[in-house]
Amino acid sequence: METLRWENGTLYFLDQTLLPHETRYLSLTDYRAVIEAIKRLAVRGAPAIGAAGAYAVVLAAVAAAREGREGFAARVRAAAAEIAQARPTAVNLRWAVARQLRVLDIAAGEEPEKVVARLVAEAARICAADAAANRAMGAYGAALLPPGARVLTHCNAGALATCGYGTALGVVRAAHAAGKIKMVYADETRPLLQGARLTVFELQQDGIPVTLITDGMAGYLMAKKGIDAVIVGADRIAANGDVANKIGTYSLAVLARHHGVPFYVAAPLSTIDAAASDGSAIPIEERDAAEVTSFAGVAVAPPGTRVWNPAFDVTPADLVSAIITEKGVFYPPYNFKDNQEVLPIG
Ligand SMILES: CSC[C@H]1O[C@H](OP(=O)(O)O)[C@H](O)[C@@H]1O
Repeated sequence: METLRWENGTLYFLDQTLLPHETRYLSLTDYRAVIEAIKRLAVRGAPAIGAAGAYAVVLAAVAAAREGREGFAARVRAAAAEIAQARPTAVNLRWAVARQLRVLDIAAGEEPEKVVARLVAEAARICAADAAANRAMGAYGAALLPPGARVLTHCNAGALATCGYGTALGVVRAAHAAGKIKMVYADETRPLLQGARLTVFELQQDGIPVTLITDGMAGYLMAKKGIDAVIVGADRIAANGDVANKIGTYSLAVLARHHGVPFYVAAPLSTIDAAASDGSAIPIEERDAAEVTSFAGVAVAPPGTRVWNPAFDVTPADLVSAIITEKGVFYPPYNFKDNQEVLPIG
């Protein structure tokens, strides 16, 4: 199942707000519609958001080209600035937009149609590299798991969150292919239920054993049944290894440390923000109260309930057993500032 596809000037992607009960592809030709789709999590997951952002810049360039050569680059830059702000935490969005702006710089002075073609090629490279990175990450991560592994994951860091195969679920897929997975426990992941709706859906589609739990069950699961590893994705990793990921990740890391369970983060280098010295520099998106006062869209809390709804939290690097990337596994103490592989973002 493809998360997103570019075809004849149109960006198609699965509307993830409708999964698992409805499979519907959106077809977008306006970059502003892509921004809205990112904001409402129709497309979501750090690498997938980056890829969508890269194609949104293409759509902006197509529109800018229609207005002629004069002021073309300025119009694309203005749109790119809007696109980069669609969601603040996943650094992949800013990173992908920065990659497209670099193409714009390189192509300065070329006919707009040629620039558009270059931007399409760069967006395709971003997607292909992401899918390849996930398979490399999967192999590195699978090697860390014991035979008969019972794994706990949070939110959805699967194919739906990327350009294919997944990050945390990429490790699960590779380990399953090696016959190493006994069970995957998936946190439902309130408030938007990416675990219940998307991770369970993906793993069932692939015939990988999965058990759904509520977020509050994670500690008792470790105490009662035993877990061999917690594996999660990431939205932004600071230079010191602090990890921003879906809200509830930090709690899992504390529980894992208490129970002596390895806590692994699987993420491509495009999720590392070397300019953020530590987690305090990572912007945490706060979302609408209605997401918390309702369950699957049905109001549960009294009207007017006061809410705090951070969509992410930050796990300190000292609780992260290893960071699995396409370039290998990193162990503490983390220092990505000096890692030449880490891609700088504009
Ligand atoms: C492979 S990155 C997935 C990452 O993104 C999710 O957030 P959201 O669903 O709000 O886009 C979550 O933090 C996942 O770990």
